[in-house]
Amino acid sequence: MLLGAVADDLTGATDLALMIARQGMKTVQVIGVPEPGADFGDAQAVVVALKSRTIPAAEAVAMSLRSAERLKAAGAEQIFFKYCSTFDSTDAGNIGPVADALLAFTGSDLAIVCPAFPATGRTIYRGHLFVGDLLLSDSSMKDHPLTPMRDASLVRVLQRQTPSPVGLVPLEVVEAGPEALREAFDRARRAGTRFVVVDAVRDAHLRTIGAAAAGMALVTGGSGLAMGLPGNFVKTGRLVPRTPADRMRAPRGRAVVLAGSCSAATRGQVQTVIDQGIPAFQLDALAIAENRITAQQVADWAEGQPVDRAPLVYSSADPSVVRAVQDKLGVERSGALVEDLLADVARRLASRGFTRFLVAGGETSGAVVAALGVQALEIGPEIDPGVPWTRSIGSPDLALALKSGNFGTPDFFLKAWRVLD
Ligand SMILES: Nc1ncnc2c1ncn2[C@@H]1O[C@H](COP(=O)(O)OP(=O)(O)OP(=O)(O)O)[C@@H](O)[C@H]1O
Ligand SMILES: O=C(O)[C@@H](O)C(=O)CO
Repeated sequence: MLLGAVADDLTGATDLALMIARQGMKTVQVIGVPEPGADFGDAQAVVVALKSRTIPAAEAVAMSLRSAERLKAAGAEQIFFKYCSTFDSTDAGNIGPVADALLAFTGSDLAIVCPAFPATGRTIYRGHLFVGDLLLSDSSMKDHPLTPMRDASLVRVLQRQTPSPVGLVPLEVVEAGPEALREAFDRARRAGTRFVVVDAVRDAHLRTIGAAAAGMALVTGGSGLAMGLPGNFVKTGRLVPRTPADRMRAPRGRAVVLAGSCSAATRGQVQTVIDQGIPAFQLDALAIAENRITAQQVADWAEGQPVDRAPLVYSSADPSVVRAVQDKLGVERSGALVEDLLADVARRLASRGFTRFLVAGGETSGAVVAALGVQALEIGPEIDPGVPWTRSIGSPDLALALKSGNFGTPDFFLKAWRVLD
């Protein structure tokens, strides 16, 4: 293994694994902290998918450290800490505390912080994160149910989460190339800076940053930052890139879409399915809390739909609806109610011959995959930037597309099936 990554949610891990696989590395994604002495076969890159984005910081630190230890023990030369391209976190963490712990674990004196992912509209300029044309704080991320992002300055956001000094490397240094970047990193180290937010607005910038990160024991960022890392192993003759897959064989069986994301892109994708007249079942957290809807009823409904189209089960709702529910039930409880129900539906459908699952939302995917008992994933073809098909390794044998809430074109839930054989 050359590269070992720890991702703070499941869809984020899949996004990163796809990016690395597309650069030609044999990549495996494992769900949850690997066992001590875990055998990762002939994987050149391993991405550990945690569900640590919104849990108490101390727990996120503990599981991230254990994962990094196991990756390092299995030979990983560089550790990648993957968080969201919209820097999803709160002032309590968990990006700062986990990054601090990994910095100490890897014995590093500086780490890059770069969530930019231009293919999905995430760019960083003067340390400010943009989502498309909007500052992060003006984007739909300001209304996220668990991690509302109301400040676009990544230096400020991160500095509130860590006692380690956070600095900035502006775009002109990145444009000057890897050597200039390495010099800027050295200056930052000498000034006592421990984290540098690095500007990037195009893929070329991410490749430059990746090249400058050669040999750094820890890098942190979104999946975009991984674009330039495999090339470092190619340059030193340690990696012969493979050709990434463009189709995937999937197990025979029925298909379903489960959407627990309330992100703007997912809401648009839900609307497209409804507009096409495809069967769709809407969940509501209050109805679940009051036992007016159960997993059994939802699974029966899905099973009763025509077999030739994937039905949709969704809880995706507008921010005002989500806020009203959260005011009544609390943020955590309403989230957990929906996640648990969708997970229970997935488990029931898997036992009734459903083998192809498209799941929207990181937390939702974490809950669903845990319920299905999936432990590791092989990375298949890209459906849209950041979202591949995956096939579970071992039992149960399932095809899974785990979509980050804000990724994918409006017709994602319709077109995703076309690359499966
Ligand atoms: N109707 C609803 N009312 C209240 N909470 C909801 C509702 N629908 C979904 N949720 C909760 O909102 C959260 C959405 O988080 P999730 O990570 O699944 O999606 P996302 O944040 O859009 O995706 P990603 O993390 O990939 O960007 C989950 O905890 C989910 O249970
Ligand atoms: O980086 C992203 O935007 C995604 O991979 C993600 O982490 C969403 O949960």
